[in-house]
Amino acid sequence: MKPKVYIARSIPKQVEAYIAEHCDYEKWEEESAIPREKLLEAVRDVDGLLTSGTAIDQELLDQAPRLKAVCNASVGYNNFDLAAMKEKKVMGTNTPSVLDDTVADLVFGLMLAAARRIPELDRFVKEGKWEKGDDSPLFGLDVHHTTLGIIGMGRIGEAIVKRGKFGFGMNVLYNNRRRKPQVEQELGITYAELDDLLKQSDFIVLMTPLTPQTENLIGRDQFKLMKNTAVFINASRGQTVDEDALYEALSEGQIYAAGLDVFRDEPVNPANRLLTLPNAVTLPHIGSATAKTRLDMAMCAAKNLVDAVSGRTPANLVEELK
Ligand SMILES: NC(=O)C1=CN([C@@H]2O[C@H](COP(=O)(O)OP(=O)(O)OC[C@H]3O[C@@H](n4cnc5c(N)ncnc54)[C@H](OP(=O)(O)O)[C@@H]3O)[C@@H](O)[C@H]2O)C=CC1
Ligand SMILES: O=CC(=O)O
Repeated sequence: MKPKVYIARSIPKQVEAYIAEHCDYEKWEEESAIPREKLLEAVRDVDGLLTSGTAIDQELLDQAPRLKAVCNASVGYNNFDLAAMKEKKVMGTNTPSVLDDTVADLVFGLMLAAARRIPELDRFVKEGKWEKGDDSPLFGLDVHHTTLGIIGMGRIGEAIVKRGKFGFGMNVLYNNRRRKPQVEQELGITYAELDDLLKQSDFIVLMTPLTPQTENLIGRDQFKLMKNTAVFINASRGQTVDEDALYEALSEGQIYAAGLDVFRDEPVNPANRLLTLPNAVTLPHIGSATAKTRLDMAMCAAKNLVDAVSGRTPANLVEELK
């Protein structure tokens, strides 16, 4: 008998076909996200679950006595209650590496858009405001040959460094809990304590996972340390930043601009004050959102799922559950 799995998010046809070869399955057929009560019902008699972002907590695990594995189609796994999964011996997997370049491209898109005011000036042109004469009110900031500070120098961080150093001639500082001497040497980057990185960088990119240690990592005290010409980019998770403090920093000119791919509440509340600011470039969590990369991520998650429910160790078991 084949193992039984549930696919709780939309995936490309060829990925579904791969799962069908190896498993019996049911899936959430609708475009909207699966409601919690439907998910709790769906996991009652399955061996594996393919998802992303859904809370995998005690309540869900208690409903799923057969569950062996939850496979995220994302690299972040802050939706996992790791302690509860460990206790119930449920494997958890993610999709590292396949999205690094795509996310790094988007981070550079945000840096350029915020520094050169691209969305604001796009609106300016379309609203018919472009007139002959002094164009100094349209000036922005250079990206090239400035200092880039990356907080969270992991796989995606390294892909950002390559663009910054070799494409834009940037000096790169980084902060991690553990130093990476080999990466420092290979890529020519410099370790900095967090406060020093915040003081010295022209562009600050937050790229850590969301963990109890990184929740609200950047708040009022940290924005105060930044240059008033600094551009702040968050492509990690919204909960790593105090959004009220960010609003104050942007509206009071403590920093120059921000590029945000992520928010504390997603989809972002249309009443969020950050959306009113011309110097905040805002995106709907699209770091990895190209057709090719999303296919690669879904296939990676599917392979993890099939391996896990077939008695093999999946390639991308998350560190804390090994
Ligand atoms: N916007 C989007 O669409 C996307 C967002 N992401 C987010 O990016 C995150 C990073 O992905 P990825 O690069 O693959 O992950 P990695 O695990 O490769 O890198 C994360 C890095 O963060 C460092 N880190 C962890 N905790 C801290 C801390 N408290 N302070 C400083 N550094 C810390 C880790 O090093 P050390 O442990 O030594 O500190 C590690 O080097 C994901 O977890 C996800 O949240 C990912 C993909 C797309
Ligand atoms: O946010 C996206 C991810 O892959 O993590």
